[in-house]
Amino acid sequence: MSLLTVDIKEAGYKNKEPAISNVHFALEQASLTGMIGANGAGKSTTIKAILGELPFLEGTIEMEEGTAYSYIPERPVYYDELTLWEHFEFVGAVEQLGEGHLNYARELLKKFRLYERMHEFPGTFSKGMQQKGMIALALFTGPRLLIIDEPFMGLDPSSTRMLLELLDEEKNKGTGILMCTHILDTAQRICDSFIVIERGTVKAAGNLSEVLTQCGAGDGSLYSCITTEDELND
Ligand SMILES: Nc1ncnc2c1ncn2[C@@H]1O[C@H](COP(=O)(O)OP(=O)(O)OP(=O)(O)O)[C@@H](O)[C@H]1O
Repeated sequence: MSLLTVDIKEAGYKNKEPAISNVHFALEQASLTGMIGANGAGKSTTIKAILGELPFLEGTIEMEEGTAYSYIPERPVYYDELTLWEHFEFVGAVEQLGEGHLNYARELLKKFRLYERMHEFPGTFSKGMQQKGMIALALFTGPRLLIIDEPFMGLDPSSTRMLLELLDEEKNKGTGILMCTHILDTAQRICDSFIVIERGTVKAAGNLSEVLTQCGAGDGSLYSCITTEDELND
């Protein structure tokens, strides 16, 4: 059985008004899948469906039994009344994580240059710092499935490199990663497989050459797989 099996017939924000339809794919362990598509194509909605956050879903989302997952949202979300480190302590207490996880959290914070600031409130951080805090929070729990919505937004070059290294480390640990991104050159370089979403459904799926063939992208670039809403309407 796959780590995650997504079989969505229809799903959306209002009953019987689907924002996405016929989205079927599976995610394996130790793999990185890039979900790409134009603004409004349905990527975040697909993630919300997986997380069980949509009011309307016809279909099934199956996770391998006992799969611990983490989600890194597109926009950082923190509790106003907790310092960054208190977030780790809180999640650690709720998830009953041992000291090893908190030590890994400290290591991640050092890597992201947040260690000196960890007793401050994340609301006072820059956007990139908030994003890095979210990444560290998602990783320190030791997820087997990682779902990430646009992780590179706001990260400086060294943090971007750090994140790429961490994604690689996660994959080597066996984590299955589903990542939405518009940074297609990076996606093309690091992802094992791709799901191209267009107008709420899967336009192409598979490894790079399969997806490029399915999209008719003769130039070998994922950019040619993405058609914007304006272009579709022309
Ligand atoms: N909270 C919401 N309520 C109603 N409709 C929504 C909501 N969020 C998104 N939608 C609609 O669902 C469709 C898909 O949007 P979605 O956010 O999934 O796109 P996306 O591919 O993630 O785009 P982007 O690249 O801009 O993040 C759009 O038509 C959008 O207007």
